[in-house]
Amino acid sequence: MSALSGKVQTVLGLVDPDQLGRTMTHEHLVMGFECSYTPPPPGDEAVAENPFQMQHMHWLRQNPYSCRENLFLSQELSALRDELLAYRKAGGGTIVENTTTGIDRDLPALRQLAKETGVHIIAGAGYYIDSTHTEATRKMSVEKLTDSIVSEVLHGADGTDIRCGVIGEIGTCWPITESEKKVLRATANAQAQLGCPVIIHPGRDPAAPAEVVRILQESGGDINKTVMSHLDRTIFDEGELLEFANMGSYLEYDLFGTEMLNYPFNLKVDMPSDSQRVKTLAFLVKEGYEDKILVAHDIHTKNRLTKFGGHGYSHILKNIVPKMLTRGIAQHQVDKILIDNPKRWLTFK
Ligand SMILES: CCC(=O)NCCS(=O)(=O)O
Repeated sequence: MSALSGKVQTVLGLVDPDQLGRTMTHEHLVMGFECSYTPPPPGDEAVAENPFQMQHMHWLRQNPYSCRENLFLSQELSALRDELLAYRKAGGGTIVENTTTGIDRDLPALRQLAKETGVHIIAGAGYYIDSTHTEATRKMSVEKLTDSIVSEVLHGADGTDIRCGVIGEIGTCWPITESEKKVLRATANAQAQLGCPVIIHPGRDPAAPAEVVRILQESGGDINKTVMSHLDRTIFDEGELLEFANMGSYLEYDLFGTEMLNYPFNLKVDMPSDSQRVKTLAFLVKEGYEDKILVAHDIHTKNRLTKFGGHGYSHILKNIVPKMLTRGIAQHQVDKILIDNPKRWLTFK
């Protein structure tokens, strides 16, 4: 049995799982998302250059990736401190901050935020999607990638002694690239060694989550300890959703607060509203998956912070939970989604 067994690893060290409380399992606090910059629609260039004004807030919600300045959460440490204090006040206890290599992970900043606010913060190990892999990463063998991920959990990452408590979000596209497949195999190997939680960012195709699970399984990954993120923009057909749910991973609806008409990363996708997300959660609960559901906001742009008129990290606790209760999800099931399921997932075997 390792020293991590039965514990959760935060940026301030190991904690007892009972200390976590209500947990958002997929957020970003300090990151950069320049890799996803999308040019503004023709004619909107001037707005994109000068976005943070009241009259541009709706535009920013519809076009969050078309304004470079919006993509640097890392510039907002003071606002993030206020957000986390508000999150605690709203009843939140823990945030999984799954920024990985490729999107500007900043572990010292996370440690500082955890110290200043009392929110438990759990950092992510591993690599984001292919377009952010360096040449050095692409050349690494599965064994070397495994060693690097294991080291980020056991010893610390980015030249610090701050240890990651989950692997992920591990980025994958559709189709999954060769470099991403190597990272997935390394993730499974590392998970087999460490007995740790894993979280995956799937490509934007209904077939993507199952393909990732198959690759992880082939390499000895523990699917019962793996979260499939972003299902709200990935699987829409109820039959396909149940088929995927049957594979055994946690099912994460983590884009609460995101409402946009034209989803620039896949124009075929109709991004659901929060009401539609709650409806899908109620469906999964009715079908018996209440022990597998996780929720979050996946905040990764500035406009979603309350400082810029956004919903902030407390939106689920303040607005979505009451809605869930009116749509057939009982309080004890809400507690499973917010407390028990995250705790089980995050505890090292
Ligand atoms: C780094 C944040 C991230 O990857 N978010 C996912 C956004 S989306 O693919 O679901 O649009």
